[in-house]
Amino acid sequence: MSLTPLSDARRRAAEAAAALCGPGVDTPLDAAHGALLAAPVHALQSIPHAATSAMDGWAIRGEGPWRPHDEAPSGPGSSERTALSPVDPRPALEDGEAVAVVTGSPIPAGTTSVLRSEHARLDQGSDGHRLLHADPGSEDVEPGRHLRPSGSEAADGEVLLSSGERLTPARAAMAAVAGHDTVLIHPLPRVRLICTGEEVITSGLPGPGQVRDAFEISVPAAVAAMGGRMAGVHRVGDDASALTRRLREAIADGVGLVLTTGGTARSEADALRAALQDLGAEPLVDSVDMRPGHPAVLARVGGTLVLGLPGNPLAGFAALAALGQVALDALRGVPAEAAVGLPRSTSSQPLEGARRGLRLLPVELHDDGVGPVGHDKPHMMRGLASADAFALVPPGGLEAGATVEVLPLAWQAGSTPLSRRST
Ligand SMILES: Nc1nc2c(c(=O)[nH]1)N[C@H]1C(S)=C(S)[C@@H](COP(=O)(O)OP(=O)(O)OC[C@H]3O[C@@H](n4cnc5c(N)ncnc54)[C@H](O)[C@@H]3O)O[C@H]1N2
Ligand code: MOO
Repeated sequence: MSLTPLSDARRRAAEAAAALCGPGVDTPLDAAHGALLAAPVHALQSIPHAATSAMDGWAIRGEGPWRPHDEAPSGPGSSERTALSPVDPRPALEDGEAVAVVTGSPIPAGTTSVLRSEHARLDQGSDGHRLLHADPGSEDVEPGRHLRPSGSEAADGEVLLSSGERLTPARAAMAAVAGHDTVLIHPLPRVRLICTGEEVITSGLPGPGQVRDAFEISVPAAVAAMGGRMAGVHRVGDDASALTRRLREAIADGVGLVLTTGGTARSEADALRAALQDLGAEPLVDSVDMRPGHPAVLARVGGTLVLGLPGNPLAGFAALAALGQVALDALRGVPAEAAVGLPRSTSSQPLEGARRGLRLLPVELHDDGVGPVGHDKPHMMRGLASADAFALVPPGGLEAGATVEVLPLAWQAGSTPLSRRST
């Protein structure tokens, strides 16, 4: 058995995954959410593309009072109720002229400002024609008030979103406003889960010799939080040929990452390594120098990465966080170098190490750093259920106040651990 240091295993995972990440796929905006952009997004024209009004009211030119063109806005300051289209073209204004506008209307050439309807008053001039007046002291007569000049948000051709940025809802809206129907993205990697173990049951109370499945119910949500997209879940029990068949199927389907659970140890009952060998897989990591999770396996077959998660629940999650996340990051377009980087924290209490290898210790975040949560044996889930991260504790452990690398748990992102602690 060759034990790979975790940092090397992460680097191999990142590099292998990065090599499988394509150049980008042109994708409709509504199907691209959450993906990383494979190319910058430019403004296809100036934004706004025409000068527009920011208020309902009157586009005015020069000093008042003003002679209104023949329509009037609705609301205060108006005696008429005329439906105005925000896209009507408007003739240029002469000095002392006004024209009704609504929010977003293109404003006529020559407009000096927009007078809000509630600051405006129309009356009959001495010559019998209507005259528009601004309320005394209204700041709306100052040049430039309530105008949105063409190009004030972006110039034609300006870069609005950079390659590598994640397409959030706000960025998708930005791309749409800039005139795009599609964007070039790295599609979210497709992930398939294959669970082994005849003794594993998926509902109810386990009887003698049985365990309740910890993965089928959780890994799909974890994968979604980690930036992947589930593409099928299978159970193969202890049938080694079924495992090989399902793996072959996933590879033929072009799935980016296959996660298997169980069967990573080296007894005769554990079939994963043999199945990978049958499939002609290129081994990347045979075992990792970490506890728990050391039997984790990583291999590449064609365009698919296979990550074998150990069956012990905490060990499986440790391998998922340690190797699954980095592989998914690189598959979804994060450069390998960035994908392997890990944040650091401070140990708020002494952190006990493992007898051998790096210990992946479930920890919670306190104001003064990370501390253990307990219930952290490889077969347990209770500790991880309240953890914010795994701390990477070297052999020998760490004193309180020491700097420690942490593996964040993607599904914890957005939770508020500090406020949660105080309740
Ligand atoms: N002789 C050795 N035995 C074991 C070794 C070893 O080096 N030599 N390593 C131990 C370590 S460490 C781990 S971790 C596990 C790895 O086990 P496998 O990946 O082969 O998984 P299984 O043997 O199938 O199951 C182990 C354990 O986990 C339970 N399990 C399996 N699947 C699930 C599931 N979906 N949900 C919940 N629990 C599950 C299973 O019932 C077993 O109790 O091997 C050690 N043994
Ligand atoms: O390393 Mo095992 O993964 O202790 O549970």
